[in-house]
Amino acid sequence: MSFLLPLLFSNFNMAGKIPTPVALVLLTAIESFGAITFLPEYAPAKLSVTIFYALSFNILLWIVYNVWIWPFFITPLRHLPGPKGGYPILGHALVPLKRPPGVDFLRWMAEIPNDGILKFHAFFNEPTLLVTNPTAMADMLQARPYDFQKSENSRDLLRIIIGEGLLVSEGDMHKFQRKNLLPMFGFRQIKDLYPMMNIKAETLIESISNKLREDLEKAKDEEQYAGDDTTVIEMNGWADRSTLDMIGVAGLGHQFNSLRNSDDVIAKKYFSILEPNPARLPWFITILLLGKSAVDKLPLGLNKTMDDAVSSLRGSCWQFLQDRKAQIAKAPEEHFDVLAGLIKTNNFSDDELMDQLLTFLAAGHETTANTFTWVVHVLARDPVLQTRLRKEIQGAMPGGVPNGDLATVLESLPYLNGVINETLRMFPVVPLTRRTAIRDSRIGDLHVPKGTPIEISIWSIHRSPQIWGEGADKFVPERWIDGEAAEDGTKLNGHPNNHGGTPSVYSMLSFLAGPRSCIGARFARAELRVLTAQFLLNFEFEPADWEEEIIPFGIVTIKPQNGLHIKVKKI
Ligand code: HEM
Repeated sequence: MSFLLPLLFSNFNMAGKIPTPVALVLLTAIESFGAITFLPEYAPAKLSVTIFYALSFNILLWIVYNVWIWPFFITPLRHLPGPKGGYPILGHALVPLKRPPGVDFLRWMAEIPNDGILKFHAFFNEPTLLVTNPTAMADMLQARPYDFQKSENSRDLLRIIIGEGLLVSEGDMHKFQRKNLLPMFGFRQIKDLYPMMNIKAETLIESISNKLREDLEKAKDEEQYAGDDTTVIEMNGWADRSTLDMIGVAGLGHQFNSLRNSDDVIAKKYFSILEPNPARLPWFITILLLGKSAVDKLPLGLNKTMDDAVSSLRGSCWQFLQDRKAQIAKAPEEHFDVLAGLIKTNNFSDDELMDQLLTFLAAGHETTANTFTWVVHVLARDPVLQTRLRKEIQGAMPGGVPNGDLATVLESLPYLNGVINETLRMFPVVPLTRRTAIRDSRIGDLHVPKGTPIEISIWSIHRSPQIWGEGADKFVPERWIDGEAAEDGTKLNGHPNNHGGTPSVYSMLSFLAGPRSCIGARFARAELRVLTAQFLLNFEFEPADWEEEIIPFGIVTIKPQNGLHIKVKKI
């Protein structure tokens, strides 16, 4: 029988055409028939026992072939350089989960000579690619973006809440959605949103100032006043509420008013689904591993609980959508938010509009909130930089009033843009994303077989000395400023640049690149400028505990593991 094995095993590999169960049954049938016909004296008396032995043997062979033979000796990717070692069955599968994210990838990139692609073994030793240089990245993200898609299981997970929105859709559906959405995120549209963002940033300042005043009064009442007019706040929570309010108004035309502690129904239902909960995490992970349809078949009470929660959220969104449509029909010229723009195209059904609405909510607030939190973290620990940036902003906004149009003023400030870009580089809140080749394709000259998983470690690319030079691990806002440096290295009179001193835009991937890049990048940058400017104009701040180690943590987006506690003082 052994001559049959290569024939069938060529289809057993992960990019095979015949489904594995079909191939296994076929092989078992042929072997059982062969044993009974040609070797009756050796075959067990009962046919069922023969089939059982043959099937067990084939399954074992299938495992050995897929886990040890194919990944190491047969895959066309076997000659690529990669790390040695790894666990027997897990390979290096746990590396992407390490914190800070991408430390091992960064080490491999530095230590293993490569031409832009490394290979490592993931779960069951599955050969997985790691893209390590901007040229290979451009090829994959810009030249052939639709050959490399998010995996079906990760899309299943996202689909639970955001349906077939822009983040999940692929191929022609993605092209259609993106084409319709892009005009709403244009240069002009974002410029017009600055004043609204500024109002929300002022609400943030007012809310923190109120808390500061209350804390000081309470301390005085309790005779615990330290005399320094400071209080400690947890920054990430405040940042989260601010960006939720901003995306609410600008994205959905909806006042969440979370900074003013309103109990908004949509926000409440949305957050209750994502609430960290010991029972839900394994559920989400199982979907990631097996896919939603497989998990739906398991007898789990959580399947129904989650379905009900999502239906309830979508019910509230549907009602909200009907109200918005009625308002827009009455006075179309009065509504400028992204959702209104989409409604006015008449190209989307109610379900599709709800998918996009929930996509903005999911993709558009925690990412910016976490980035702003990292900005505050960096500035809290560098008082000199904090003072320099504050002076720059005070110069451009004396008494809090901009010297001209707010967008133009903030976009031209070298240190403001330098600090934000450098934070996006050193703390990319989406540190890792994955793709799978959905057809035979290539990256550069490398043939990439269908089914190959690919890791894009944004964190490692951003900290690679091969790409960013020797000071890659240092926070240097000046790399984002063109112009002569003074003796102390500062570039106070320079101009912002968007390349950070590297020759390729694919070196900076905080928002990814190409047709699948973040559609909200310009929107997020505007929010970050406004929030940072207002925060610096109104508060001096430092870490609540200088000794505390701040660890980046999170599954999809990263933020400080235990929150960011800072001591603030009103200016
Ligand atoms: C600092 C803030 C932000 C960061 C770092 C960020 C980062 C990213 C990244 C890395 C991706 C690609 C994900 C992948 O394909 O694996 C992405 C996609 C996306 N982002 Fe953002 N994002 C931010 C803010 C926003 C905002 C404010 C919005 C909405 C207004 C938004 C909406 C989206 C959408 C809809 C996509 C999917 C785009 C597509 O596939 O065509 N993001 N973002």
